[in-house]
Amino acid sequence: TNGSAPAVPSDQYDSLYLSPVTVGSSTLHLDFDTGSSDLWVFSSLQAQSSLVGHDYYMVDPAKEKQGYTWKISYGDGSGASGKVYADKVVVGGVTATAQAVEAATAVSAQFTQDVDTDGLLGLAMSTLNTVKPQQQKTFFDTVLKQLAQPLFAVDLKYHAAGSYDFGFIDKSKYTGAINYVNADTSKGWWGVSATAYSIGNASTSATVSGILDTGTTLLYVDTPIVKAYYAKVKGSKMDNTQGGYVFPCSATLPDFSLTIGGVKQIVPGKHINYSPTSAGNCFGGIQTNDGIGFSILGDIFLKSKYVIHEMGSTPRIGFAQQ
Ligand SMILES: CSC[C@H](NC(=O)[C@H](Cc1ccccc1)OC(=O)N1CCC(N)CC1)C(=O)N[C@@H](CC1CCCCC1)[C@@H](O)Cn1ccccc1=O
Repeated sequence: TNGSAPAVPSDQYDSLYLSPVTVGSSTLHLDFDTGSSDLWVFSSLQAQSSLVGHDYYMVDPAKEKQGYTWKISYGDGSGASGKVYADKVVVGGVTATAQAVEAATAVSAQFTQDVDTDGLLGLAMSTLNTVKPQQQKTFFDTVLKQLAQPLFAVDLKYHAAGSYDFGFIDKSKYTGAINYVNADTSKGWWGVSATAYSIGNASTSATVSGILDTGTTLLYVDTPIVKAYYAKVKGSKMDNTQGGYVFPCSATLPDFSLTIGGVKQIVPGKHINYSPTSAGNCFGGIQTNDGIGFSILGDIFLKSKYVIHEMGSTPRIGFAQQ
């Protein structure tokens, strides 16, 4: 089988993308996250006050995996925890009959106040799953054998609805050739490395290793690269109150590219203006990975590409131009 689910921006800045998923008998809007491996949802186990504005999973005690718990915390400090159920999960017509559904008993404030997100669907390797006493499979791992091809493709768009395709490559969603590289899955993520970057039409050799991450809004790379980029943006500065590089909203932003598998993967300058700030300037889509230890190729990087994540005998990542 195969199937496709829409990926709808949660706000006008593409802060995150939400996809409809049927969990048990409810349809929830989940953030598909290739940077983590838990499928967790807002649930009837939470206090009613934290459910306001959310769709949530009505737990069925008969489906509980007795004694199983989960607890996750993310790079931005948000987190959630709860109990585990085995239930039907359907994404774009692809059905997992007994998927581990992690029902929240508690979620951090960021999730309660962000009333669009009803949970996350992790698409990294199942080795990062947080369920105890026994790690559980991601949705992708659960359905892998029934998929026509062992892959999912990510088609996030700039200020528009895109999609996640499972089990097939949709030729209508890209132009030109697909450029494949081996994925480094040794740390549980979809790892890639670049051999150069370019700012405008000036190329510089450098090793940039990082992970593809649909759950991260921006593009985080090494500080020297970030400095070199904003040196080309008149009026840009590091603004600690805003938490990153900002610039005049009227600035012209150069294109940025990373060379992966010998092919320049270009991020149009327009995509690097993430959003206006409360201080009247604009917040950059490229920011420093200080403190993270690797680069994170988030939505700012992904939204100009069609990216195939193939879990064959050798995991591979395919890049094509949208
Ligand atoms: C550089 S890890 C920071 C990253 N979280 C972000 O990117 C959030 C996403 C967001 C946007 C809008 C509302 C709420 C949350 O957005 C910002 O942080 N933004 C956007 C808004 C800007 N003003 C400031 C910068 C992050 O933890 N991702 C994880 C998944 C997230 C968790 C929060 C909810 C959405 C999904 C995850 O894949 C990151 N991961 C990746 C590898 C290992 C561990 C790990 O945990």
